[in-house]
Amino acid sequence: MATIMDGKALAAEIDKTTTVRIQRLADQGIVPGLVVILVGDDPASKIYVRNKERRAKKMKINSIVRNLPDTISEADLIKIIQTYNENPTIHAILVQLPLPAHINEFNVTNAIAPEKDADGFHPTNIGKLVINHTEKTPIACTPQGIMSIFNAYHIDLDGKKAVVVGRSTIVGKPMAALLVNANATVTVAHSHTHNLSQLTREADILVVAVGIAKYIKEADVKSDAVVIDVGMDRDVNGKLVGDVDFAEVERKASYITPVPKGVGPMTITTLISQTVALAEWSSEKNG
Ligand SMILES: NC(=O)C1=CN([C@@H]2O[C@H](COP(=O)(O)OP(=O)(O)OC[C@H]3O[C@@H](n4cnc5c(N)ncnc54)[C@H](OP(=O)(O)O)[C@@H]3O)[C@@H](O)[C@H]2O)C=CC1
Ligand SMILES: Nc1nc(=O)c2c([nH]1)NC[C@@H]1CN(c3ccc(C(=O)N[C@@H](CCC(=O)O)C(=O)O)cc3)C=[N+]21
Ligand SMILES: [Mg+2]
Repeated sequence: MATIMDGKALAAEIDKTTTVRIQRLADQGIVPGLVVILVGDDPASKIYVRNKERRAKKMKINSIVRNLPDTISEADLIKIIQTYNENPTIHAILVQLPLPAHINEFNVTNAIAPEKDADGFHPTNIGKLVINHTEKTPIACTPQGIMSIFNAYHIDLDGKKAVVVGRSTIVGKPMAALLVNANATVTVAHSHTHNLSQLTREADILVVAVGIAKYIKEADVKSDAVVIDVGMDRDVNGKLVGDVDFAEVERKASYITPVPKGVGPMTITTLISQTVALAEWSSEKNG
């Protein structure tokens, strides 16, 4: 049976360090400010917003949620982002994805000041990640949180075969870049991939972010693989489950993340720690 990687416990551990950093900023009269912009009502976004509000309150960062109607125009959304770019009490801006179809994701993420980019989705920050020049650079929270899991469980990535299923801007692509930077040999699969199961069965490290409940079965996984489940899906009974069939794959993997309490809490911990980092970098720059 696989070792279950406890994202919730690890998140609590990292939050302790972040709390010390928040206190150090408070001594300088700085409260890290995060604004979360939610357009429309994506279910996974709602879980995320609810949980991160709870965590932000507990850790005494100033978190504001801006709920906007899904009829808002792209131009109006960008204007709102610009007001936060100019607001010195706001250190981090996060626009929940996906956005409604009439709004262009690129134009929106490009409008966020790179030095206030909580998610690391601005083209400048993604470019730095791909180039592997990431000093003082925000990085996508979910993949970054997954790297912290690998680190905490001493998972060696060097020279390993890693397969990432999914190529979104939020998860798949930045995950692949981080794994390449960590010297893994990386394959990215998506909906056009042929013989997916054959590919995933080769993976020493398997990261799944497709958004289909229990999609990855025991037969799709190599014995003793390390399996990371990013999915936030509902099963037929409406219960929160991942993209991996946990009961099956747990028997074959060496390590596995559960859903809930795996990747999700680590995404939030990384967002909070990155918000604090953006506030720290800004205070260094402003003297
Ligand atoms: N735990 C956490 O912190 C987070 C969880 N999530 C969850 O993770 C999941 C994925 O999210 P996200 O990356 O935003 O999703 P997207 O819908 O943006 O991307 C899904 C990806 O999966 C690929 N895909 C879809 N069907 C298949 C298939 N049958 N075989 C292979 N690949 C397929 C798509 O391919 P193509 O590009 O060709 O369409 C796409 O690249 C969701 O459940 C989401 O809620 C997301 C972010 C954070
Ligand atoms: N710009 C942007 N950045 C994101 O990072 C982003 C996004 N948009 N849109 C939506 C997805 C989804 N996402 C989640 C993060 C944590 C949990 C989470 O807290 N999960 C708990 C759920 C526990 C529960 O409440 O049941 C867990 O897995 O234990 C869920 C979902 C981030 N996303
Ligand atoms: Mg999408």
